[in-house]
Amino acid sequence: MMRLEDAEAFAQREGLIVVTIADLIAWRRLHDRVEARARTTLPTAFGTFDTIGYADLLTGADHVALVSPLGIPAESPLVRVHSECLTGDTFGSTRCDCGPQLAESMRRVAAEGGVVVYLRGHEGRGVGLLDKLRAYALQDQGLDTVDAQTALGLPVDDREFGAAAAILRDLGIESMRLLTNNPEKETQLRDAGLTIETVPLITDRTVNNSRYLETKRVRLGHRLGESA
Ligand SMILES: Nc1nc2c(ncn2[C@@H]2O[C@H](COP(=O)(O)OP(=O)(O)OP(=O)(O)O)[C@@H](O)[C@H]2O)c(=O)[nH]1
Ligand SMILES: [Zn+2]
Repeated sequence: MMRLEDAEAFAQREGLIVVTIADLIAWRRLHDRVEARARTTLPTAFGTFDTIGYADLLTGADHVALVSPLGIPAESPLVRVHSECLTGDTFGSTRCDCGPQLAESMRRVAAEGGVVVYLRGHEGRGVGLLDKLRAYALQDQGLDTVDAQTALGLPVDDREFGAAAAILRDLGIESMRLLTNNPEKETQLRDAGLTIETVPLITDRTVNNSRYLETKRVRLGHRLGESA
C-alpha cells in the first residue's frame, strides 16, 4: 500500500487532491451529519410535541427532537440537549439528576416554545450502559463518578455534541437559550458555530444524588451553585 507521504507527493506532482479517511470523518462531522427520517406527534404529560427522528450518519445512533406544542420561537428559543440515561430517564433512578432534568426541560419547553434534543449513544457520558453500571458498582464501594471511570480505564466524559448542533441547524436554530449547567456542552455547541446563552437547570438535591452533584460541581466544573 502507498504511504500517505508518497501519495501526497504524487498528488502534488499530478495536481490531485488527497482525501484521507480522517478528512472524510471530519467533513461528515460538519456536513450532512444527521438526516430526519421520521416525523410524528407525541402526546405527553407536558403537552403534544412534534417529534422528529434523526439518523446520525456518523455514529449510527438514532436521536429525537421534541418540538414544543408552541413551536420554535424565531428569537432565541429555549433548547435542552439531553444525554440518554436509561436508569434516570426511564427507571427513575435517583442516583443522578437526569430524570428530573428531562421532565423540567419538557415542561419548560412546552410552556415557552423551543425544543428538547434527546441524544442516544450518550449513555454513561458516552461509555455505554454496561460500563456505567460497572462504574456504579465501584461508586457503591466509595469511589466518586470520576474516579470510578478512571479505575475502569474509561474516559471520564466521551461525549461529542456534533449531532446536536446538526439537529439544531436542521430545525433552523442558530441562536438559543440552552438549559444546562455543563460548560463543556456549551463550549462544544459554540465551537460548532451556534450562539448560546445558558439557562441553569437545577433540580432537587436528594440523599442519593447529592454526592453525584457535588462531584459534577467540584471535579467536572458544572455550574451547580455552592449548595449542590
Ligand atoms: N459513566 C457514568 N455516567 C453517568 C453517571 N451518572 C450519570 N451518567 C451519565 O451522564 C449523562 C448526563 O450527564 P451529566 O454530567 O449528568 O449532565 P450533563 O448533561 O453533562 O449536564 P446538564 O446539561 O447540566 O444536565 C447521561 O448520559 C448519564 O447516563 C456515572 O456515575 N457514571
Ligand atoms: Zn442519569
